[in-house]
Amino acid sequence: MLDLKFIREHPDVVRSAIEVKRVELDLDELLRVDAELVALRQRQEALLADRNANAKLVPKASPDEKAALIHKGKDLGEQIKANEPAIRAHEDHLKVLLLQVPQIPDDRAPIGTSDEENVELRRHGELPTFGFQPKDHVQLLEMHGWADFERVAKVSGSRSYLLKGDAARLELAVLMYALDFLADRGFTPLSTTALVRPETLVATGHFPGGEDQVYKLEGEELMLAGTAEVPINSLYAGEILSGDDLPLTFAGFSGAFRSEAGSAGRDVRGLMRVHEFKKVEQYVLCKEEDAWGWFDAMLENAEMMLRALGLPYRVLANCTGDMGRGKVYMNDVECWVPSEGKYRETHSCSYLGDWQARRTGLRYRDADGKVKFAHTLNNTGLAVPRVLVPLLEVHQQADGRIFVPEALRPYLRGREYLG
Ligand SMILES: Nc1ncnc2c1ncn2[C@@H]1O[C@H](COS(=O)(=O)NC(=O)[C@@H](N)CO)[C@@H](O)[C@H]1O
Repeated sequence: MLDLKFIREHPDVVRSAIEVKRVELDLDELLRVDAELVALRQRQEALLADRNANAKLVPKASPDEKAALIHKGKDLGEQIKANEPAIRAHEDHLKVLLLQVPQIPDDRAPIGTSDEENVELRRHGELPTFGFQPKDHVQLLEMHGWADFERVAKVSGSRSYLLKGDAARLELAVLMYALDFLADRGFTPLSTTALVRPETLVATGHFPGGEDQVYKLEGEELMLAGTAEVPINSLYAGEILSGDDLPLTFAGFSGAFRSEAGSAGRDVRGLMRVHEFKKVEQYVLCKEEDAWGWFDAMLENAEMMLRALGLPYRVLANCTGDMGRGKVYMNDVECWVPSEGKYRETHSCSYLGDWQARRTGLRYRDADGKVKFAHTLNNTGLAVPRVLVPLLEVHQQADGRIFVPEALRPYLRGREYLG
């Protein structure tokens, strides 16, 4: 959500954001509803003032004047009452429209319509060369008996997965590594829910617009979040925090559920794109002046973890058409997947300004007592099973064993190889 005052004073800036982010919104309709609501409220205030002034005259009035004043007071009261439905309807309509207004993208964001126009910023890590025919991650899992896609499909349908033995341990090792790595950098570890109320999805900006991505429980006011960003972002909803309590930084572990509506046919094999996965999420709630520093810190956290895991990666600046409605700026991190011969997304680092905080009611009182909206940011820590795809493929040996990066060995009883 943007400040209505900003929208009124900078309609062209907002119009441009609507255009470059390809958002369906008629800003003129919003401005019209807003202007009508201002006029309705002004008329209502005038009527209320008249009624109050009129009421003050009654006690001092002569008997015959009194009757006329009381009649006038009743008439004013009826006019006031008659205006209320229109005022409420305009307020509701304006709220719906305001929730659709996109955040203004940073000047550094490339202008573009789809992920093809994301701009590579940097790469890191030599691409692996194999003295043997490398296998893809599904072949590696199956040769070790580490997965059972057929059986789990009987249980859970398509885009499901199950890991066995060392692969199950590897998944948990990656999550624990991410949680410890971030905790060592001051992020508070959280093990949190995925079951959330709908308003938490409006608060992050997933709704309106992303309803088809989210599983809803039949007959319940609960849904399954696709990322721990959702529950974490609403933990302090509606509160006014002390500036001294900021920044709040969380490493949030949770299950993550996604319908993947619209992804038919993409990544249907293996671990890349599943309905239920697990992720350690980086989330920061801070003051405006600290926000860009946290964006850089969270991106660096992801890069340092990938370097420790020995995964070649690249960082992209997401274009305006790919970053989503609420973002000021966004960088994806993609890891090299040998079997595909290309980099695939494993992280998304986003800065949302106060756009989420306005929707969520996240405010703080700063040093001079002024109440301000917080700024929020998030980035993937490590998400499994997707990051296991590059991890297994890049570290596979000729005999199919998987080399275990130093960073993960403490979580795998010191093992140097799996399989
Ligand atoms: N369907 C899926 N299956 C497996 N992994 C997924 C799926 N969807 C997303 N992920 C993983 O989760 C990461 C973050 O997802 S995201 O939508 O891009 N971004 C977020 O959720 C943000 N909260 C930052 O984590 C992705 O980069 C990817 O590694």
